Amino acid sequence: MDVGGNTNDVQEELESVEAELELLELQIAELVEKQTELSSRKNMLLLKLEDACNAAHPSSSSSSASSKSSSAESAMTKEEMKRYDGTDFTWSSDLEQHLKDSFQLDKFRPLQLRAINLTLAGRDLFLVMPTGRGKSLCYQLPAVCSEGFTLVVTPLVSLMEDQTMYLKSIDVSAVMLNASSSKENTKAAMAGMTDPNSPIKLIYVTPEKIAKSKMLMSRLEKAYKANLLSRIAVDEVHCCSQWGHDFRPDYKLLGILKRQFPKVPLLGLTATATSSVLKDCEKILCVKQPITLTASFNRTNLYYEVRIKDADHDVSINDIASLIKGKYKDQSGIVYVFSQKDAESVSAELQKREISAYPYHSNMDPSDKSRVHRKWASNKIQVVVATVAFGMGIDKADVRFVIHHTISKSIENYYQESGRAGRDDHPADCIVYFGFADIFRISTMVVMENVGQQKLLQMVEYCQNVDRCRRSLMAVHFDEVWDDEGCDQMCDTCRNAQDYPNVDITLHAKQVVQILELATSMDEKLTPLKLVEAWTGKGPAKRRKMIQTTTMPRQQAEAVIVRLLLQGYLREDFSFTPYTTYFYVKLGRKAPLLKTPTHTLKMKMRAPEAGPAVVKAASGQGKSKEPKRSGQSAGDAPVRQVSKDASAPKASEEEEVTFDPSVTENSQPPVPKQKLLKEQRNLSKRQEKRLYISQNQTKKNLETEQADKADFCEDRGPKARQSNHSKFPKGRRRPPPSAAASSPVPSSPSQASVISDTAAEELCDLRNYYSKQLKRINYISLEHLGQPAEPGVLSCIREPLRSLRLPRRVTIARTARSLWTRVSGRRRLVQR
Ligand SMILES: Nc1ncnc2c1ncn2[C@@H]1O[C@H](COP(=O)(O)OP(=O)(O)OP(=O)(O)O)[C@@H](O)[C@H]1O
Repeated sequence: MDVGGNTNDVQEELESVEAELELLELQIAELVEKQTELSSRKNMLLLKLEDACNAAHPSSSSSSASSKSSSAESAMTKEEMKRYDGTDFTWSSDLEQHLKDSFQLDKFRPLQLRAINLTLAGRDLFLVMPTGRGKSLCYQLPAVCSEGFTLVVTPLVSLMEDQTMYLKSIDVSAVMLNASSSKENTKAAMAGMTDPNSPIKLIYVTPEKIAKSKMLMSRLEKAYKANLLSRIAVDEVHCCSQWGHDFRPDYKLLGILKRQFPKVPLLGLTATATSSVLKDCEKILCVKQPITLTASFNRTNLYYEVRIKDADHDVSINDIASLIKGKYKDQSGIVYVFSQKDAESVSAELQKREISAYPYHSNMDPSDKSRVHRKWASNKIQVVVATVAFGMGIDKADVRFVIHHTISKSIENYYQESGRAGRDDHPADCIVYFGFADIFRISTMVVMENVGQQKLLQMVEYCQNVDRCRRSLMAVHFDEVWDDEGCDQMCDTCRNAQDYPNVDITLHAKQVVQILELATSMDEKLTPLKLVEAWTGKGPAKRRKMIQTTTMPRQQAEAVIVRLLLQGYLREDFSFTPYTTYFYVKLGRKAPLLKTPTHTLKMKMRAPEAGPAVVKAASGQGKSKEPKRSGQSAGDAPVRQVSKDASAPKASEEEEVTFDPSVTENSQPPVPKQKLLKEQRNLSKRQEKRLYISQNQTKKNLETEQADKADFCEDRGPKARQSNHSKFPKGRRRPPPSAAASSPVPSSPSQASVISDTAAEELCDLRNYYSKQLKRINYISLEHLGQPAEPGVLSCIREPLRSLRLPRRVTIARTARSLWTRVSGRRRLVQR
């Protein structure tokens, strides 16, 4: 009985069942994802319906600003809630007077009065209000109208300074306590806390101060007992939650405040907290059932736009410069950049173009920073080219543009940063330049953050979107039900309303996956840039033969790769060195789905530059000669095929685009038949040449192979780069092909004849599907056959794998067995 054969068959079947199961799981995961998406859409529609019903019955409607309710708020009827928009409270006339006299404002903005009334009524409250809409007034005005003082927890000293300076200017007494406060200042503040006659109305502290100063806590205790601690305001409350975009560990300790002073109302303020972040904050701050007021995130006066950033630095700078000198001539603005270095270089570039632009970043001298800020605030400088260090507390009313030279690391960050435009309610523009390489620069920067990648990809999704209202994408983030009409053409997608083609990118995706599989089988890693280069045919000539390159313009190729990353067909793989972090691309969890013949993938592409093939097909012009392949959409760019090798005659145009349908049916990309044959013939020639090399230069040959790998993949850190260079001094190359002409008669197992064409085909199957087994075979070959001085076996296995196309349905076990039989058979023959 052939027990071994039986076991192998069972093993084979098990493998295939396992693979099928894995695929099914992926399909289920996809369906579940879709189900979640649809459910959330359904909920949104239900909410919309409810809003519409409310609008039809005004007696039960909420205020003009959308306000969402927490459980506490919903416990309060809408009628009751509306009462807090009123002016019939005991404190109302006082409020009115201070609003006008102290703050010199005429009226409240949406939700301000409701928030102020609720906190004065002693309710715990979370106020989510867009940046620049006037959150500070919601605790400053109540502070002025209350006995005792309000404790304000603020994350930044610069924010405190701004606010205390402003309050001083309007004759409201406010002090701050932070690590750099003088002794006298601290003493006066501490004394003021327990003095019923103290004029101090607001005391600003950092969360660190609360966490570290026992003296402060004991004073607060005394003030609480004397009913002088009237309110606690926690500014930028999202910093409590590690899901918030600015998580600050010391904010986590603020729960002590509510535990020690339970009767004091707490007011948490933020511009950008999702409901899950707020839930987290609720727990951390120990507030039970706070009311959450959410003003619409929508800043109607801001115009949002995304521009594709050219890989050429000068092009984007010229574009920005011409905007500033043209549309925004003499108007104030901010250009946000990725790094301190960028702040310096971009501002220098703008200066060269006669724009009054100055850098601002955290590494600058504090006096320089405040000089730039002051001059900009007084319009002596037109543009600040800044990192995100130029952020919280920037309150200039007439900022007409905020340009992002590099995308932000999350939508929340983008919203906050761009929200510095148009605080005076006049129109202002928020433009972001979306560059492929920038995604990965930022990615390596946020790698340590808990949900850093996830948030970055959401930002990328926002930028790659070509047809949905930009506000609708932001709304999802702020849990807001959004009606595109609310945008009023104040974003590029609504304004231009282009009908972009929905391109079938399944074949493109397969090509990308094939390149990555090949790289993996060769134990190589590809950075996104190298992946694009390989795919667009920029890699070394010999590599180009092994993959299918694309004729899509580079920008579209990049867009496809980004799409694959966003949808989980690709994923990131970080590699850390002591100096830097590298981003490599790996196959994602959905990649196996591409092996299913029915699986398709589409994306909306920017037109008209959406690739010559896309445009041609869409317009019906310039029809190419090739018949359309099954599964190929009208918008598919043709696949450029194989050999650019000097030894192979160049294929004619027809050959390049004639596909063999039988091959196309296979999950493998299509291969022109003629080309395959030519390739195989060329392969034999090349193998002969290589044999010559392997006999005469065995060691060098191995080194050369490693260098080729280094060509194909990005460097692996300084050390790797160094070692490759040291091995391949300039000018040292493989012997030229002519060396093969004098090739002696092969006499070792590394000979080309060892592997027949059929076996080589089978080996190719291994290359694409079973890289691990290949490594094992290599290892065993080396152990059993290849002596250190005779590495030909390695090359005789690798080389055909690199160059040939695969037959269909060849199983690994069979291929491995047949390979092994052939190789060891040959070995025995040669030994005899
Ligand atoms: N009712 C109002 N009417 C007119 N202007 C107002 C009103 N309330 C606040 N402002 C002004 O709006 C500007 C922004 O206010 P504030 O700094 O409180 O915004 P914010 O919501 O705290 O912004 P950020 O999230 O950036 O801190 C200030 O110049 C303030 O004077």
